[in-house]
Amino acid sequence: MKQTGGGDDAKRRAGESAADIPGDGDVVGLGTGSTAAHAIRELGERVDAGLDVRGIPTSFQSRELAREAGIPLTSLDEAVPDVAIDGADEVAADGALIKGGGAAHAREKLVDSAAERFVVVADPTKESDRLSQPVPVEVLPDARAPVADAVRSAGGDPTLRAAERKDGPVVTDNGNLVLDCKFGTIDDPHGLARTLSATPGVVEHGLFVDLVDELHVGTDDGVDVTRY
Ligand SMILES: O=C[C@H](O)[C@H](O)[C@H](O)COP(=O)(O)O
Repeated sequence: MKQTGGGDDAKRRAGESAADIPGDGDVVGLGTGSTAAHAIRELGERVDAGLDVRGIPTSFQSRELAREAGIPLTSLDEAVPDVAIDGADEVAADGALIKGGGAAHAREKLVDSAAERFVVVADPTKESDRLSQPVPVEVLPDARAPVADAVRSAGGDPTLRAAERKDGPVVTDNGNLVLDCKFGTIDDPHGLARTLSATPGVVEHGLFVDLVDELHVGTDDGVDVTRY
């Protein structure tokens, strides 16, 4: 069941709690979105205070934020992340996630899955017994129609994500399009993840299964930590 208690304070508490994790010498995957942004800003404060970390951004947004915060950057070509800190759009009881509300899930999955420890930061509104939000699917521009057909065959209802401040679709940091795919309550996230991953033209989908090590949920007066 969906929880109440969202809001920026809860996100901030979660982000700051996760920013406690990296130690000197660590490489940190820097997630995307409003909750991960709190962790990035807090890490920046710690870098100012002498913490020696390098960040691997997961999007244009997190790269810009990390630069502003003064976090030295590196890449997956140079280093393996010790920890990745990232947000989520929905978190199921078993730790399965839906991500991609900001269309950053392809690079997020790359960095988050490469990390030794993947930490999710969220507010209580993201928690759910089972996943039921639309699944963002990043597709090559030429693959929009065939992927939409494949999604329908898998029982989904795809919608091309429209940009808010321009006419036309959202174009991802990788130059692709996003289909938001409604499946209702997802009974078998593993099976759906396999089906989407096997569809030609799908660059990446926002189902993150069996990836999360730790969940930090900011509450009204603290942070609840769950380990998987
Ligand atoms: O593409 C964006 C990401 O997956 C975000 O991590 C996700 O949408 C959560 O963002 P927020 O913390 O702003 O709710």
